[in-house]
Amino acid sequence: MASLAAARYGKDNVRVYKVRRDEKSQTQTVTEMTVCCLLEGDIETSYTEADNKPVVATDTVKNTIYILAKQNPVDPPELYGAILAAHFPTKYSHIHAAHVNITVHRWTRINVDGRPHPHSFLRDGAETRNVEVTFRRNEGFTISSKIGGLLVLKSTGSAFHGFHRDEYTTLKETWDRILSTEVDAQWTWKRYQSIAQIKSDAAIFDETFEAARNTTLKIFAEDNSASVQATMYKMCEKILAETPGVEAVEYALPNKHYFEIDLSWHKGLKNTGKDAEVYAPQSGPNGLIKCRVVRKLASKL
Ligand SMILES: O=c1[nH]c(=O)c2[nH]c(=O)[nH]c2[nH]1
Repeated sequence: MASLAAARYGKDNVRVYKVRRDEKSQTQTVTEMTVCCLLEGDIETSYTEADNKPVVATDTVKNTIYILAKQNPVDPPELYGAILAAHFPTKYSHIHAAHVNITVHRWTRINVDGRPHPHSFLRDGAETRNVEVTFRRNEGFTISSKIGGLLVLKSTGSAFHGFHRDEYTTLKETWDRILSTEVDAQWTWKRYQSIAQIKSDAAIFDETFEAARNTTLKIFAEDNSASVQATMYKMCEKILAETPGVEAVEYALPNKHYFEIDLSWHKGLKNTGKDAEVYAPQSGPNGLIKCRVVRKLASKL
């Protein structure tokens, strides 16, 4: 006997572009995003009995993504995601929850002769701003915001020594190494109960994204890193301290290794230790270090 344990469905990879034209300043502003929207509810019979009656077609989900982007602001993505997620359980009584994932792609205004151009933009990096919003009827909104794909490297100011050693260990200790990672940082907000509350926090979502990005870059650059673990924990602590509305911060950092190359076989060429200049960047395997940091519960004493 089989039983459906979990089910959700919807449209993924919906690409949306929106332009806002400010007539007064003759300036246009653009947003490009990729949206995934999945629904949950009383949809079991569509799987178990081939009954399509409860199925709001994924094509309808796609149409709704476009229509709500036309009728509402798409910035900040936390607000648009919440409006989209709330739509489905509000409109369809048999849909109880919606899960929305949004990836916002960079379009940064071009400066021409030192002046911001009114309608031209460049893709200055693969970094994205992401949000995940779940709306459940009777439970409200769970929102998390994320920086994805922010590639960084420091050429010194990073060490890794004192780690556990046994008969499986070959790694040498180092007091000076290259540190490079692609930052994936996510922060989860306190639960919201209404769109109105989310609307009133709209500016906070943007400010927090900028602050979290700055904190990540500043600590990455300035920390005399003992390890990826120790450096990322400092980032989490600072974001939690700076943003009262955030309940948890998570980082996932790949350790993108750069190996020294021993060239001493060629005429005694010195290229290791303090003489290392030419390195071999590695595609894989790579370390992957993750953590989730929450606020310490107040002591009961
Ligand atoms: O910062 C690091 N953390 C590790 O856990 C680890 N493991 C390793 O081989 N190199 C590193 N570097």
